[in-house]
Amino acid sequence: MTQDLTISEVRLTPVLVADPPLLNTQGVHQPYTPRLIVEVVTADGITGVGETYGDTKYLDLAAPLADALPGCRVSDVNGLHRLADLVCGDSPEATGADAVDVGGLRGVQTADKLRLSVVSGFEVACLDALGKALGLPVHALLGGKVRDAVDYSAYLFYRWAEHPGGAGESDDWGAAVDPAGIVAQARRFSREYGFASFKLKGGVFEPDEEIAAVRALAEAFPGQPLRLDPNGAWSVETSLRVAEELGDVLEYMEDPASGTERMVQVAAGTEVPLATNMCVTTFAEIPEAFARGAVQVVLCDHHYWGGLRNTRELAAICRTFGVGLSMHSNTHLGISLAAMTHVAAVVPNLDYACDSHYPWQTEDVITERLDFKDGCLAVSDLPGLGVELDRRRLAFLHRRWLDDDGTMRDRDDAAAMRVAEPGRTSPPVPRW
Ligand SMILES: O=C([O-])C(=O)C[C@H](O)[C@@H](O)C(=O)[O-]
Ligand SMILES: [Mg+2]
Repeated sequence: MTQDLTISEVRLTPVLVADPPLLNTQGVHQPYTPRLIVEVVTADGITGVGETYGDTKYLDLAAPLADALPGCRVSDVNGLHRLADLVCGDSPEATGADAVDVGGLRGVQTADKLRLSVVSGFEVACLDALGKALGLPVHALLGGKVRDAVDYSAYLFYRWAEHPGGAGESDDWGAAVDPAGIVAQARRFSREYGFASFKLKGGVFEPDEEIAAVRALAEAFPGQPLRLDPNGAWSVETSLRVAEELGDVLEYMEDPASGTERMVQVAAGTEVPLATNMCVTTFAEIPEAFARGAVQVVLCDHHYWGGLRNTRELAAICRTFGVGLSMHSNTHLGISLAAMTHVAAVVPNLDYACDSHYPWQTEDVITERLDFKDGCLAVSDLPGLGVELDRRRLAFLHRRWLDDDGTMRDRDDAAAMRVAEPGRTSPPVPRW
């Protein structure tokens, strides 16, 4: 039976999702964080879902793309990219090549990067619809899985017990602001999810405190892979000192210093592999970074790289140049986790357990939350992504977005920190 794969409708639903008070070098997560849910509907009535960032600057680019897409086919993903180049233009907030985004966690932000992040949500929705139409899982559309389960790592955060003034939703994780707190958090991740490798989000406290936390993890989990990621908060000298102190226990050090130039200098002085989701987040940034040996591991992220197919292409480039591949994560819901798992399943050289914030997100827009077993997610063989939208939950989280006065609609960890510490300014780079 031939299918009509023409897109007849595109729906964009911004939502606000509960986020715990996780600390990073910029500040603290807001009580709620914005995400955008993308639905594409084919002429045959098949709906595909995707998810991406939901801040205003992303919504500004998503709206014209949603308007232009009806009439295209869900199978024409190359056409989707061409269309985005044509209609998205630059968000008023898209900044020049020297700017760092407001979160300060993503490296240099350009209009190109914003557009690719928007396209990623649409691409995933198209592939979900195409898979459903053909009765094939998304991994089959990407060439077929090379593994049945994808390994994830525990994403440890320094955190407070609750948001300032008790805002937002509460949870029972408690505070983690010292080595004992981080080890307790890691033990719970290991017990409840079976994660066997651990990444600590650093850049929060003085480097010596974070060194002590990683040492405590190494003692609690001997021989298990550990990572530390201060999001570029350290100088070259500090980075080299941390590498010297923790070289025997770190699997890799993630973005110790900010920018390719500093990463080159750090890499020249240590044997500890350097990973990044900050200085290499587009194809244009690869040649210099690889030629100069700035990074030994790239953290792919289909939102950053413009979708699942681009992520696969990134993997091929990394393989060619002998650079390792891991996976980055930002606050996300189950749709993105399903997409991450499909692409991770088809990339032969995914050498490390993937990051995921998912355990920190207790709210979702899918009917059945994805379940980590022994630190892994099983790769779904159901048609499309293998997840189903929960319309009631979607409406609830959208209502929260509608009701918000604008404070939460754009993620700003520094602003959230100022609620706790009025007058606090953004830290200098490098901070230590
Ligand atoms: O460098 C990273 O892995 C990230 O930026 C991931 C997240 O954005 C994390 O830092 C956060 O949400 O605080
Ligand atoms: Mg990182």
